[in-house]
Amino acid sequence: MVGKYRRVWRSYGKRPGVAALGFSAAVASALVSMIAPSLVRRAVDVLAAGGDPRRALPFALGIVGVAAVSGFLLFAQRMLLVGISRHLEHELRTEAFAHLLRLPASFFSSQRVGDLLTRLSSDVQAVRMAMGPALMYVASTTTILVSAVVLMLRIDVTLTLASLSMAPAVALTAKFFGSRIYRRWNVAQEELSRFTARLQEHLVGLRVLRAFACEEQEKKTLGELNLAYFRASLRLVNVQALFFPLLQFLIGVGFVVVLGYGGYKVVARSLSLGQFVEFNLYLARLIWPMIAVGWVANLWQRGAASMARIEELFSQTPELPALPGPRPAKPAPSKALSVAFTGVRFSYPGAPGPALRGVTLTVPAGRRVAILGEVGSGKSTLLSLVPRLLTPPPGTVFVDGRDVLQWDLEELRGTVVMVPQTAFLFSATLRENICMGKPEASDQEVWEVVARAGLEPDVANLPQGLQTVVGERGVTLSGGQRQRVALARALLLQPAVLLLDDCLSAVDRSTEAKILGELPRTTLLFATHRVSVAKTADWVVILERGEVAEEGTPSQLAAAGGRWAQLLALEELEEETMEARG
Ligand SMILES: Nc1ncnc2c1ncn2[C@@H]1O[C@H](COP(=O)(O)OP(=O)(O)OP(=O)(O)O)[C@@H](O)[C@H]1O
Repeated sequence: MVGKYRRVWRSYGKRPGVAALGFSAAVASALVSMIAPSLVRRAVDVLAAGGDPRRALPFALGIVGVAAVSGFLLFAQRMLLVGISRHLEHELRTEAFAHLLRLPASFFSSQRVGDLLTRLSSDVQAVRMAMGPALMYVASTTTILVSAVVLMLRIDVTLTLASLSMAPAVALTAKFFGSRIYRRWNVAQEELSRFTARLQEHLVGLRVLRAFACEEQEKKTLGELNLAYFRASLRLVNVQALFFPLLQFLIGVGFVVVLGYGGYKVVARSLSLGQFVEFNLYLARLIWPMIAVGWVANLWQRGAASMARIEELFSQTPELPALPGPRPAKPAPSKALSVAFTGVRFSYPGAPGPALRGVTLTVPAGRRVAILGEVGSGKSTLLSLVPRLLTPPPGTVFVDGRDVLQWDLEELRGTVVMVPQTAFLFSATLRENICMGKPEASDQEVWEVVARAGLEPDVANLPQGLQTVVGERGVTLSGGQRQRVALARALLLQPAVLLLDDCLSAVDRSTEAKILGELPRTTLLFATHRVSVAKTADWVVILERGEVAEEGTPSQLAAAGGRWAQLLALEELEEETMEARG
């Protein structure tokens, strides 16, 4: 069980002094508090002997003093140990988040965001409770347990043995319920993850749900998931609800034994009244440790279940920074670099067939290549392999003559920039969104890319210009505006290779052609569905079901009379029809 927590022990290892002080305070607080019952015994014996009640005053003051010292130590124990557990929580979350950032795109396509959120929030919290408060109680309750039993044995051995007769039953109950709590907590967490994941999707896709009047259906689905979580939580509560009263009952039986047997001893005068009271006070001090055994076992089991869920994230293999071998020389900024694909085959995990079936393509530095193809022909897949958003097979994708797997990932992604099909903006100002990859960019640089992306008139119309906050996912902008912000963001990095994945589809044809035509001279690969836009390229590639069907300059392809010529004729016809309609 301890092994499961190996990763988080490091937070204690980093602060040995604080941890030692915290645990010492926990032990000292417990020990000091054990002085009080003997003071009570003396006071009772004084009073029972019928002497002057004022003789009991020093003992009363002593009890207050003991409470004050023990209280201060308790405060120190909490400050120090709960403090470490907060560090642990912070460090575990930071480490898990950093690991997530290094995981490949394929991991995220098989994961639900809500599930990841639960792992990073309530699971991390459960681990903190196990490694903070639970450990703290182990230290203080073990001290109370041992010292109380020793002190009780000093008063009366047989009475102690009689009072502890219930201890094995308490331990067995804790063990029995502990494993059940572990399993049920796990199930409840899974259900919570499922509900959170669906709720997150629901909130993100609310507009779509409303547009298709799916609210009722979605309410039902969410209701069912909520109910499943509720039921799993109830099953957890059932075991917990049974656990604590059962413990109380067993402890209560122990008290009955002590009252009967101890009372008999007082009457028989083999035990003084003061000793009997003292013994009972020690026994009362044992109640909390006995309950805490269960509570700690509970926290520990829950924490272990949560830690296992977090470890699942860590067991995912991150993207390799680079394959071993010589590093490519750092390219000069904004220099255009060549790209080459040699017989690239690529299959998505679990997909029935390959998305790319042996694509070979050479793009000399500075060439502008248009990639056309039907929906699902593999355009996005091909582009995603270059900056390693998807990992290509070794020796198939090259930038500047070097296998992309041999590039340092950060350097590769600073050199090859891809603008995805769907523009994702963050809830920040327009400027912050544009400067994401280069926060230190000057105003002049920002305005230059804004102009290149054709955004100037749009920015002028926004209430606070570049300082306008665009809302979550850029909801306050139009689709075309979002796309051009994403393009400006990429241009700011002055990449040596720019990949545009049909990223201007929401902009009209002539504006798209104009923006592409005025892009700085760099190596450019752009996927598009528009023939008129593809015509502006130096080279055109037509993909069909993951293979290159045709390639050449637009005029070569037009002369060849193949697929390109057909597409060209179709688009011209479409334009003529539109014009005729006025
Ligand atoms: N994450 C994924 N998991 C499994 N299969 C995928 C995934 N992404 C794409 N595919 C499949 O790979 C093939 C190529 O998809 P890709 O997105 O590259 O096509 P595309 O030409 O860019 O299409 P579009 O014009 O619609 O953008 C398709 O059959 C698609 O269903």
